[in-house]
Amino acid sequence: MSGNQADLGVLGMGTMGASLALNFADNGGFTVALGNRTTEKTYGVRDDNPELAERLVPTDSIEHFVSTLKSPRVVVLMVNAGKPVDDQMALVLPHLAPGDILIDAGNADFNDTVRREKAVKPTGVHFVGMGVSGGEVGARNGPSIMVGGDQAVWQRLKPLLEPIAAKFDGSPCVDWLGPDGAGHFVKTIHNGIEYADMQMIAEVYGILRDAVGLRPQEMADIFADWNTRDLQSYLIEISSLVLAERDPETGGALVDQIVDEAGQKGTGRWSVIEAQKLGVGATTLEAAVSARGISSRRAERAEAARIFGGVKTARAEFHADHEGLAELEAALVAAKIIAYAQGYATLTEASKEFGWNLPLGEIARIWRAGCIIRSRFLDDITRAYEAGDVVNLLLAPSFTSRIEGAQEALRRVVAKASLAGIPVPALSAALAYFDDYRRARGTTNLTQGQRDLFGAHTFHRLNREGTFHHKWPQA
Ligand SMILES: NC(=O)C1=CN([C@@H]2O[C@H](COP(=O)(O)OP(=O)(O)OC[C@H]3O[C@@H](n4cnc5c(N)ncnc54)[C@H](OP(=O)(O)O)[C@@H]3O)[C@@H](O)[C@H]2O)C=CC1
Ligand SMILES: O=C(CO)[C@H](O)[C@H](O)COP(=O)(O)O
Repeated sequence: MSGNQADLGVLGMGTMGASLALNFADNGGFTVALGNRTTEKTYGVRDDNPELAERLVPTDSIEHFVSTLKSPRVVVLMVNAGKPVDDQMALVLPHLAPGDILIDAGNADFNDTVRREKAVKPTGVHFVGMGVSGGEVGARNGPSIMVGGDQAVWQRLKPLLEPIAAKFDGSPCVDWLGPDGAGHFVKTIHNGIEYADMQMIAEVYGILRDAVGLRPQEMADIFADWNTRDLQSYLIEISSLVLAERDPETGGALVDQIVDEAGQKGTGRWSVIEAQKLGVGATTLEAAVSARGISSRRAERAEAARIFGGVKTARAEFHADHEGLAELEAALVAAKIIAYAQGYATLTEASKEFGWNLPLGEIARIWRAGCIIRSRFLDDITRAYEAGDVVNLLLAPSFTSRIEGAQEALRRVVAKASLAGIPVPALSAALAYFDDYRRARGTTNLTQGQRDLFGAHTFHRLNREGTFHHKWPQA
């Protein structure tokens, strides 16, 4: 191709970048320049997709990449978070001009996004932090896209992004959510919820495996059944698929051959850090991140199991009959509501703290298709926000009745798991949060007394206004 003909360029031809570039070419009908640190990959992406070859422009240097782009240019970065983004920005920015748009479409710590936008502003190039969810298949066929940055730039990006986004009831799952780092912040919380959801599903799997003794295929069937009701979601669906998969090497269930050490690339941790900074108790997200950390200490866990013993199956009172499964299903529904309430509470606080005015109902709508946490349940969240102000999802009328109906099951499941020594950190974090949240008279009056005793930190009284310090007896 001669120069300046590509509608946009994607820099980063890994799993997500290549898929997104193909999506732009296929569903958007755009001509897409392909760039990558390892430049030969760009030709591979074109050669592996002959049906789209006319609209794919492989390039072998940054200069070549930029020279193929129509002006004003649009460059989509899709590389690993952190230094790779800064490195690629440093390479490409000197070749861009005022009015061009540079998008970081990978996962990013929103603090980095805010810093990068500020740093780029004086050049006249528009920097946009944009969260993309849906994994490889979503990026290729239709992801959910969370856009931040300047709202005026969004108007320019809309015609590029709407055709490639997932569609729910015909409307694209992409929107501008707020300025500077808002898009990446929302994606980070999406991932925090994803972690909690996955962990809670894994905990129920642990109960069915270790306390009930079910085989993977039996559990796959249970998850498939749950996927027809309140729990209908992509994560429940893929749990069933993973459990049903056979291992070509051993002929057994593949899941039984997978090492129980979870990886993590940072988004879950960022979500928890931000929730803590904002004073939100996102305890199910925290439990999920911690559980991945503990899972990676496999040798230590084996030693602890040798010393302390494992699951006390004799004390496990779980059953896979109709009643037992209904109880687990209801417990998972209750815990899921609480996890989403925590994620949404974090979004609500961030919106106030950073003055973003996040469209909370709209966020649930654009998560409805394309993304990893897509589920029927998100419709209820959208409706709750459409119905009026929501202080916390647990207080929204449509959710209070659901949690009322399901909390008893969560309580029984957590109690029985605890007695049997089956770890359910996210389920129990959900229950503890619920119980703490619904208790009008808490216990931090004692904490405040302690703080005032040792540090003169003062306290408030129930019976009159003001700030008080007491002369406590010293220990
Ligand atoms: N995989 C997923 O399900 C999802 C991933 N994401 C996010 O998308 C981004 C890309 O992820 P993914 O495609 O999965 O990752 P991959 O590992 O498949 O690809 C990584 C890409 O980053 C490039 N890269 C890595 N380090 C550097 C560096 N130092 N300098 C320049 N380029 C570098 C690689 O280039 P090279 O080929 O030369 O190594 C490659 O193009 C990440 O931010 C990820 O968190 C977001 C949603 C879903
Ligand atoms: O953003 C994603 C999904 O929404 C990515 O798949 C991300 O890598 C998931 O996080 P982790 O690798 O930490 O499990």
